[in-house]
Amino acid sequence: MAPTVAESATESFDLTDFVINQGNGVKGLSDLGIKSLPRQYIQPQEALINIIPNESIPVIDMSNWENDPKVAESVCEAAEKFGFFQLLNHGVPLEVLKGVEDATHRFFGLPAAVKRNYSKELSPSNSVRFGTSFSPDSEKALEWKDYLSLFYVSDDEASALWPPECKDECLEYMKKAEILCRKLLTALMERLNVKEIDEKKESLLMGSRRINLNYYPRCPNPQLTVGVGRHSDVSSLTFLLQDEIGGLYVRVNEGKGEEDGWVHVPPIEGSLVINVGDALQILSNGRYKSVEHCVIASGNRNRISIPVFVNPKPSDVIGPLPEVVLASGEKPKYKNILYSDYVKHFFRKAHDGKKTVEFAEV
Ligand SMILES: CC(C)(COP(=O)(O)OP(=O)(O)OC[C@H]1O[C@@H](n2cnc3c(N)ncnc32)[C@H](O)[C@@H]1OP(=O)(O)O)[C@@H](O)C(=O)NCCC(=O)NCCSC(=O)/C=C/c1ccc(O)cc1
Ligand SMILES: O=C(O)CCC(=O)C(=O)O
Ligand SMILES: [Fe+2]
Repeated sequence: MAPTVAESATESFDLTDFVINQGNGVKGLSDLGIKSLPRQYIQPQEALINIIPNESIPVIDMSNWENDPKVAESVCEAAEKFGFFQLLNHGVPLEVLKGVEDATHRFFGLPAAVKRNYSKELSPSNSVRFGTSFSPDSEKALEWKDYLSLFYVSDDEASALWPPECKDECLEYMKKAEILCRKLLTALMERLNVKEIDEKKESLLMGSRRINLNYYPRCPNPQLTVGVGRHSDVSSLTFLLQDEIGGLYVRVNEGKGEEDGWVHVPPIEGSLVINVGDALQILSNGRYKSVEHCVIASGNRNRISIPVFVNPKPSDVIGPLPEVVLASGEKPKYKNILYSDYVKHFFRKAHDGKKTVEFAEV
């Protein structure tokens, strides 16, 4: 019979063993048909959110990118004001998006015993990791999400080590997103008086990539938990593909004197959601802002999302770019910091809103 809260509270059902050690994930719990949320997933009330219904993040059509400078301008404005926007006609082919969505369902549909081989303990490489929640060892309450995280080292490594059920589709999506990324970063940098993305800047802005496949199964008490808690990404830019279910919320008006709250990012077929991450906030000395976001759980549908995180190289030292501080006389708000130290700091703690960036503040 499916376990209930009462049973898990009396430890007759070893949740950690089932979810983590056996590789069933929260998908396994959901598939059992549990009728109530195990207590380990009940989030404190403060994690739940004030939703503002009538606001939204910008939706930008890129069809005229080459001919109309206003398109790039609206991207830069959205990156400054919201840190989040949706793009239409972004150049990543719809078949590529469909391919990686299908591949995500294929991967999570595998038996637990197969997915488990990619867990932290058994994975043949640090760059391939199947897991659940975000940082289960440091979280007071777990998050209702399973994931496969793939760090790109080379085509050869990906071919050899990424799961065969999804590797080609992931590589294809990552590569197409990279073309779009270069366009956006070129425009964002021009606005900061960075005229050329030379080799050094290319490394700082887009020297490494990670693709995550996120799976948020149907949840018995969605309002008591979260899919992903409040956080900002540690990337330069994130390119997120979400399916048609919805549930991603972005923080708006923080410290602006207007109602501080969360707006929904409605799924738009064929679109991509772009957001600024902490690395770009630091490199731009706060001109572009990484913004808090979170995902609620769904009571009736299984949701997937697929972010590509474009980041500095782990071995890069990041800090405000000279064009932004030296040339303009602006004071640096952030120290120089080794990017892999920054990322390790992020991964070692539970999600905590925008606190990661304090690690780099002067
Ligand atoms: C520091 C890294 C991540 C790993 O270095 P490593 O030398 O291979 O070390 P480890 O594999 O031992 O990982 C260090 C710690 O990070 C943790 N970790 C290693 N990948 C992971 C992993 N995908 N997941 C969650 N823990 C991990 C890992 O558990 C470990 O914690 P601990 O064992 O407790 O010391 C290194 O690859 C690196 O510097 N990467 C830079 C590029 C990069 O990955 N940037 C992050 C972009 S991801 C992003 O912006 C947002 C991600 C995100 C993800 C989930 C969310 O819910 C929300 C947001
Ligand atoms: O699932 C989503 O829509 C967003 C996921 C997210 O924020 C992340 O993986 O960093
Ligand atoms: Fe995120």
